[in-house]
Amino acid sequence: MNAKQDTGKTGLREKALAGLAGRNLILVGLMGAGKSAIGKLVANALDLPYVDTDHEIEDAARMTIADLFAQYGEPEFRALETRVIERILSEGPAIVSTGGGAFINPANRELISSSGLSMWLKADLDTLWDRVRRRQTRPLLKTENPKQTLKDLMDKRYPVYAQADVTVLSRNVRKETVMRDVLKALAALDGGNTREE
Ligand SMILES: Nc1ncnc2c1ncn2[C@@H]1O[C@H](COP(=O)(O)OP(=O)(O)OP(=O)(O)O)[C@@H](O)[C@H]1O
Ligand SMILES: O=C(O)C1=C[C@@H](O)[C@@H](O)[C@H](O)C1
Ligand SMILES: [Mg+2]
Repeated sequence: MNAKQDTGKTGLREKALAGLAGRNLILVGLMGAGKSAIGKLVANALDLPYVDTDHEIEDAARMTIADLFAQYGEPEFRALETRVIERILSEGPAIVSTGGGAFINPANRELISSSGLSMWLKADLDTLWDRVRRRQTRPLLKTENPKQTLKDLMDKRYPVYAQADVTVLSRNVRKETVMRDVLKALAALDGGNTREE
């Protein structure tokens, strides 16, 4: 059963769209939180475009994020990230998954809060680690002890992610379940009725 069939019968999709009220939905959170994976499912369920800032940055720079960090450094990457976020949000409404560091920059938070609803996908350390440990694509985790680095990033960033408009737990359950939790959180913004008929 695909996501659209799964939500269509219950009216959850309509309620979620009403809660979103034509705004961009911007997913924030740490590497491995599921911003890309869940973002795609939410976009599919709501029939909205899906955009990934990391992907757009790689398109604009014509190189991978790992190469961008290696050749130009993180400050150049962050400058490009802000430009890309500004453009994407102006072209919405869309479901936008951001890179893990995007919401940490106050200028990006300002852009995000002025043009959409921010949602923190929050996960615990073991869940995140389990999801990112096998891939080598994240330059910030190329350290001697990447799990400790992830923990340090959590300690620094969680108080900032907590400023997002809405928080949804990216639990260790099926992605479709987390997607539905996102839809329910959106639906709750529209009068608080998340009961599924
Ligand atoms: N609820 C889930 N259950 C199982 N696997 C998941 C879940 N959410 C995400 N994943 C998997 O975890 C991995 C990391 O997820 P994803 O790439 O979506 O994270 P991200 O938040 O976009 O990270 P980054 O900031 O690095 O882009 C992917 O392989 C994805 O399929
Ligand atoms: O957490 C971060 O700062 C990052 C996360 C990734 O999504 C990429 O945006 C990049 O690797 C930096
Ligand atoms: Mg991602």
